[in-house]
Amino acid sequence: MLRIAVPNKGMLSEPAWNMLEEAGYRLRSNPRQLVVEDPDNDVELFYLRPLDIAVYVGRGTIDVGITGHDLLLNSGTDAQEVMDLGFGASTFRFAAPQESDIRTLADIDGKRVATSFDKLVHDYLTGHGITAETIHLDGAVESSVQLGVADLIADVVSTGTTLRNAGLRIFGDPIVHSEAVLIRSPRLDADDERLERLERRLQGVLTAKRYVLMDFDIPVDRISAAVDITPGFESPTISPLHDKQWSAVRVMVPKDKVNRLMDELYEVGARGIIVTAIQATRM
Ligand SMILES: Nc1ncnc2c1ncn2[C@@H]1O[C@H](COP(=O)(O)OP(=O)(O)OP(=O)(O)O)[C@@H](O)[C@H]1O
Ligand SMILES: O=P(O)(O)OC[C@H]1O[C@H](OP(=O)(O)OP(=O)(O)O)[C@H](O)[C@@H]1O
Ligand SMILES: [Mg+2]
Repeated sequence: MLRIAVPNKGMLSEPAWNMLEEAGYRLRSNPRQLVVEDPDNDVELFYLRPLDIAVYVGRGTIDVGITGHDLLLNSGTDAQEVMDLGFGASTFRFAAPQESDIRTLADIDGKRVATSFDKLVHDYLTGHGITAETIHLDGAVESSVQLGVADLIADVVSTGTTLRNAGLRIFGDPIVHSEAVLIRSPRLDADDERLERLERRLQGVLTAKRYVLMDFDIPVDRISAAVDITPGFESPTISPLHDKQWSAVRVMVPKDKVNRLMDELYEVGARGIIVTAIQATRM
């Protein structure tokens, strides 16, 4: 069985569960369950803290896992990234009090930086030739400056609301852009058949979410103009209509481009354009 580590709590947990469920895997039935066997799919799910997942997968006791790109970097393990999962996006940034004179990376030299991601911060600063003390805190890092244990912080920023409310100001470039990723153990071959099946399933969920099916009718002599606008994945399906002057086209298009594509298709003569959601895919 392929052993899969799944976040048990935090920001990444629910989207990860939803994605696995849509990919056809069995989830735990109560929050106290730590392991779920799913013999039908030949997998075993281990519910673990996202921070720890890179450790287990890096050491090879678990084959694959879902965690954050930033958490993986911070873990310093040998786990390998397999694919981006399209949720849990964040940036990791430095911030200092509004009135502080720490405004650039160079100003961090000799200061105290509070963070939950010590290694990530330390590696970044060292890479930029800056020496600073990192103060490890488990959470609520934004309070550390006001409470006097640090001069600035480095933390996950999503909307920026927490920082603003704490009177902190972002400065410098983002240290890292992150999202949820699938990682694999260095002991598991990248072309392991069980891993490839998991990847195809997750990719199928992403595609179903990002694409829609578009149907439209088009005069036969405009087909090539229409296909230029919506080339699809491999090639659009084109079927004859009862009226020999017209054809029906079915094609997958990116959801976020639907309206622009409908305008362009209409302009080259397409009519009866219909868009439908996709339930599942295997590309
Ligand atoms: N708004 C956010 N706050 C915290 N982490 C976020 C956010 N958005 C995305 N993430 C990502 O979630 C991961 C952190 O998840 P983790 O479960 O460790 O912390 P959490 O969601 O803050 O839970 P907790 O701190 O309560 O344990 C990181 O990869 C981070 O980039
Ligand atoms: O930019 P925002 O949208 O405000 O989100 C970012 C904040 O959310 C997280 O905190 P969390 O709620 O996980 O608490 P924690 O600091 O105790 O981990 C993160 O550590 C930031 O503090
Ligand atoms: Mg947190």
